[in-house]
Amino acid sequence: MTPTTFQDEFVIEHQFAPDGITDATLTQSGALLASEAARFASLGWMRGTSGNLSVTLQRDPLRLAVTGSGLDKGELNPLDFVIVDADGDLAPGIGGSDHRPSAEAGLHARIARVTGAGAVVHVHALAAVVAAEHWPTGVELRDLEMLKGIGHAAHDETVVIPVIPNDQDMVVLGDAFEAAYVRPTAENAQVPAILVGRHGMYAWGADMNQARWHAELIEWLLRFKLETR
Ligand SMILES: CSC[C@@H](O)[C@@H](O)C(=O)COP(=O)(O)O
Ligand SMILES: [Zn+2]
Repeated sequence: MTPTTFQDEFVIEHQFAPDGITDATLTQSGALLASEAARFASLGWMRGTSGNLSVTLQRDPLRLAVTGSGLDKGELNPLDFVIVDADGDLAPGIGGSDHRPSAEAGLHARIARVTGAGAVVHVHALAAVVAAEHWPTGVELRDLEMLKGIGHAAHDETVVIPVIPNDQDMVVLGDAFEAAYVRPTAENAQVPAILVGRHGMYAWGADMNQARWHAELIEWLLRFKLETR
């Protein structure tokens, strides 16, 4: 069949979808990553090539669609992603684009594995980096209506956004994330984000919409904290 539209062409490109992941899923994931990255870039949170995004395609074995490395995140097209495994390495035998995976794919995979997230967003929002600089042991927030948007109480609860030091080794960063992450219980909701000092923020959610909401709300909360200190 001769592709008649860009969408047709894109579907035909993905003839190597692995077992359990359909071409339609890959098509939707690529389009979602590109449109969300453009949205974050327009907020100034993915300047230049900074930031990266992933969606969980499959849990067992873990497979994520993650943005390609070193690309202008405001200009991604729906083919600018690759599929990675639980370590963030290219999943063998899977077609798609020939990009390298995001340099931070290993941390995406670790977050998806530990939290069960369906999507992870990583942005270089300035407020996240400045807040981590001021409060390197964690940013305490309380008595703010916006906390309800990340699953916590608007009153009488202290919510701490963890901060971990930056590292270029994703295993080191992943271990630091896992040590700082407080698993949710029936009484206590999780905190769906972590700040990486002098680097940026990772936020996650059940799907891309929720991951984005978490990133946006937490950025607002961090800005409030900075402007009222
Ligand atoms: C300004 S580049 C910063 C990168 O080193 C990294 O932190 C980043 O967010 C983007 O890396 P990428 O490999 O393109 O996903
Ligand atoms: Zn980064």
